[in-house]
Amino acid sequence: MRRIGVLTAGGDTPALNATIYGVVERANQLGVEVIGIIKGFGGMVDPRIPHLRLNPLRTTIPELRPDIGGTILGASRTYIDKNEKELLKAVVARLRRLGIEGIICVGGDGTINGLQPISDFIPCALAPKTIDNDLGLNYIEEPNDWELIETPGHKSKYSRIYSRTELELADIVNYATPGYATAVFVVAQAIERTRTTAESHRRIAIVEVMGRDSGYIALGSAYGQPDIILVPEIPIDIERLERRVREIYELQKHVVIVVGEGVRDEEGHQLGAKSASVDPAGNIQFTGASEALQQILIERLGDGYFQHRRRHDNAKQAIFTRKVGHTQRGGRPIMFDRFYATQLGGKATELLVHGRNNHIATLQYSPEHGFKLDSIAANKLRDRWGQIHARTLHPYLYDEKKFQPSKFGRAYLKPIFTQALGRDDVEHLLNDAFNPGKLSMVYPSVNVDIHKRLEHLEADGIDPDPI
Ligand SMILES: Nc1ncnc2c1ncn2[C@@H]1O[C@H](COP(=O)(O)OP(=O)(O)OP(=O)(O)O)[C@@H](O)[C@H]1O
Ligand SMILES: O=P(O)(O)OC[C@H]1O[C@](O)(CO)[C@@H](O)[C@@H]1O
Repeated sequence: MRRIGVLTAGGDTPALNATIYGVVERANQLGVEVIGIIKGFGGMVDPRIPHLRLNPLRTTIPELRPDIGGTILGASRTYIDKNEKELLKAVVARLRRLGIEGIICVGGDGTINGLQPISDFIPCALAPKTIDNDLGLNYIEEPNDWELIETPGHKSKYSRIYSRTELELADIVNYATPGYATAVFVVAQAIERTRTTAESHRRIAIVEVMGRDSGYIALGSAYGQPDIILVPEIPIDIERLERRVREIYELQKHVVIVVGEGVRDEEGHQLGAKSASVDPAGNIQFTGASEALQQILIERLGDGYFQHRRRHDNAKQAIFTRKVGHTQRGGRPIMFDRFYATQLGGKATELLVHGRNNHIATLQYSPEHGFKLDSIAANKLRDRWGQIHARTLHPYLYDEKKFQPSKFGRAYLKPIFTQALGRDDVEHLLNDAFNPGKLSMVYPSVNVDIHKRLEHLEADGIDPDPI
């Protein structure tokens, strides 16, 4: 293979540049040229979108730095529908004209579906990323646990009964995805900062974190020591939650609750469903779980609860919500993410060069051997109807009585986070946070420099044939 393409699809993460860096550095060693495809699958669909040589003369361009968040290639949630044959033909023709012999897609579970139609024509490998940590399996047989329930007159629905009630760490397929560790780091900091203000003002703080239907970020938020963690996988038992909130408020005059954005009530309805809409990839955009929970607690506790304790005039003043939001996805990646993203990028390059198609580079962990790189065929993630499901927290990781990670959940988190920060992360903070140069300089966006390197296959209908 002489020339490969790389793209970043789905939501961004802090470790995408690190993955691209790993792809390109390994390609340099193997003598392979790498073309960056701009804006995810969108860059394949729209011929006006340019591309970028990432290693001219087998030297990585200086703008590609593993310690800078986001992606120099840009990302999108644009869709290539496998049934749109003409579009697909045009996409493949365009890639061929670029001389691309294989493609690395950096993405999550959605991206695997996205790369399928292309992989029928050009070999594809996935380098994993997603802050949600929902790419992978709790154990290799998990896809067989899904059932598709067809009810006449209704949309068919998936349901699952876990065939395993207990797990071993080494069973987990793709232990952690690049981006997850940095997101948890940001969330833990947000909780610590929210904590002292809730504590000072005798308030109940509800902190909403990302993750869609997966509670991994909420689980990792335990490093910020919230009093209560609510994950999407376990329907909220409102009675028990109210009891716990009252107990904690009596004891310490404030409560910090973390809520995963996809949390559900006991009927299975998403708390934030009222304002749900979908993004271009068809994913539900979760908003409103924290506000819905706030409303429930306002009604349950009532104004009298706070007035009686002479803390606030009403429950609405006493209970506040905050979303950590996109700060979870942005900024400098911490060492764990930087290191393993780079490794996984390199592994994906090797998969392609060694002739694999539709394979995923994975990060495995075992207590005996620590972390190691591996790979899996994407089809192993499919259920018998061909569907790839986002990985959700297995109940064994969460203690629903305590609203905290279970013993196994804590054991899961420790290998990722015990050495997740490097000395350079601390040094970066020391040197950079209040660098006086920032006061007089505008933000030096990498997009400005990258712009100068962009090349077009077709400009104004004329093919300048840049390759
Ligand atoms: N079934 C599908 N067919 C074709 N394209 C798809 C399909 N599902 C997802 N995609 C495309 O794959 C890309 C990534 O999907 P998605 O936005 O769901 O993110 P992801 O890979 O799961 O990562 P993250 O969850 O971190 O954002 C998007 O461009 C989306 O349009
Ligand atoms: O950036 P957007 O489109 O608002 O997407 C937000 C979603 O993307 C993710 O950050 C990654 O999948 C989710 O945690 C979140 O629900």
